[in-house]
Amino acid sequence: MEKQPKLLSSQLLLKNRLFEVTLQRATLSWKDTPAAGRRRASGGINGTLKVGSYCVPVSEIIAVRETEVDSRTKDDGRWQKMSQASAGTHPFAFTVSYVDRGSRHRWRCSDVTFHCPDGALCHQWVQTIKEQLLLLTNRPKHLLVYINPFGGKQQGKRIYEQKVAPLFSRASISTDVIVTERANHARDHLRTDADLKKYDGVVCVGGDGMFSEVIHGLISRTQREAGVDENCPEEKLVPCDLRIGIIPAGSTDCICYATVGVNDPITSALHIIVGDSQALDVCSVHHNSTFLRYSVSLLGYGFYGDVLTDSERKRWMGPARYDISGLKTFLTHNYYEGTVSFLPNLSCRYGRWQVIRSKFLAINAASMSCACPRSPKGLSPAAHLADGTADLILVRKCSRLDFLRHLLRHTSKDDQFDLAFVEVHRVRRFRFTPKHCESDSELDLKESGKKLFSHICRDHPACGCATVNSNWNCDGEILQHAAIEVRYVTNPWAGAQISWLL
Ligand SMILES: Nc1ncnc2c1ncn2[C@@H]1O[C@H](COP(=O)(O)OP(=O)(O)OP(=O)(O)O)[C@@H](O)[C@H]1O
Ligand SMILES: CCCCCCCCCCCCC/C=C/[C@@H](O)[C@H](CO)NC(=O)CCCCC
Ligand SMILES: [Ca+2]
Repeated sequence: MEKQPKLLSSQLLLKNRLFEVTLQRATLSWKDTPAAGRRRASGGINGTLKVGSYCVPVSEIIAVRETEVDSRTKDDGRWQKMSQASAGTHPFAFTVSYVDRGSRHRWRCSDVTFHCPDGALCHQWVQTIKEQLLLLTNRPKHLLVYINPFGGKQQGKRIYEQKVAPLFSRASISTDVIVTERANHARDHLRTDADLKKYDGVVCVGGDGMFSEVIHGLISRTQREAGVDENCPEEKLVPCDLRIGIIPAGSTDCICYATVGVNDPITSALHIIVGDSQALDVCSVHHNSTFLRYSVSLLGYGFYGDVLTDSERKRWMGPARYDISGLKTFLTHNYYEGTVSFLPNLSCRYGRWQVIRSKFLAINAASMSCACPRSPKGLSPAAHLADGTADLILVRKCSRLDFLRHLLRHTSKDDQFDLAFVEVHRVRRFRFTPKHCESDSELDLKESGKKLFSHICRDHPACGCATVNSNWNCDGEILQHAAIEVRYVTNPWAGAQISWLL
């Protein structure tokens, strides 16, 4: 194998100890030199290499800068006293900020400062690392940031200003920040006003609802500019070329958690800075020929629809509203009759629709796992992020105790589907018609065909029967119609992202 030349290799001081520092094969590494004399305890970053030896891929370097040196220097956040000898022999220094991968998907930004014997060498190190960073073309330079000051525990602004903005600034990312003043502010701004050509991506600081606003703004704008009719369920969506990042500051943060593995603002900021990406499935929800919404996480009727409807009245409680409404909904134990039809994700090209008519406690379509702090493995642990399908989970009418067993399994290792009243189908499309609509539709179809059915449903937004219907929970927003048709679209975004999403 051809040996790659070292870009740079020098003996530099780190915390008063001499290290062999090397930049080679897109990796910065440093290890104790024999001259260092003593052996270090085992330790390392980004996976320990060996005793006293460390490495960071250039792709995980956040920034590099020349550092002022006096006889004291700040390293690892603490003031270190440099020996007079070190300050004298190595009076120049540079600091590298890099991603420190912690446990359970949590990332932190760490600094390491190397001291050089002369200014030219120090400058050469900084320049060479900067040149390497410039080769990374997937990193954003200009971002449009929307902050929801009222999401979750109402900490969005503080989280952004204290935890995220300093990291963006260290990574030389410029930002235009908009603190939203009303619901749908971000959506409307993206849909019509924002000058999107200026940005490499859009970041939302908030929960799943803010992410939903951003995707609606971007998808709608892209379709309008491309002349695609969103009301037509058969239309192919045109990909959006802007990436979306989420800084979690909501109540559930399921889209962030299910893609990044943790709901931590610093981790997400670092994923955004290094330009990580993850494709996501988007589905479009229609009622007859009217577009309702897009969804990327959960479409839930019955239990999750009722939890959401009740919890919206308790927004003032913050994230705790879901626990109170969850308990109330569980005790109410409503079930709903209707027909679910779905197109299974079979390998054959022309799948056959399957139809299930039953009484359901919950109908959940999970486009992704929907993992969140409440349920670390999620509603459907094996659901894929970008495969053009969702897991359709049907929970039939059962006793309260059985339903509780099912719910509790979301929080443990036990299989929530291994119960007689629960079934899961991987689907590419599905429809739901509540019983009330169904009888209308059967009548209508017999009498005057499809057109009349559309007319009746449109005149009765909740399909005419508030008492026997639940609502659809669509990524945390309530849908106005119970009878819906859902289509999964494989990755309408060209360059989809992790934390940068879609
Ligand atoms: N300035 C604002 N005032 C009122 N509502 C807002 C404002 N900005 C955004 N919203 C709306 O607030 C709702 C909730 O926001 P968000 O998703 O950020 O938090 P959450 O509901 O607490 O979290 P999650 O969606 O993770 O459960 C969204 O529907 C969004 O449209
Ligand atoms: C009696 C004990 C029962 C314990 C059961 C725990 C089960 C938790 C499963 C959590 C599933 C979350 C699905 C995510 C949905 C999001 O798109 C949506 C918007 O943020 N959140 C909710 O609707 C909020 C939904 C909150 C539900 C509790
Ligand atoms: Ca999927």
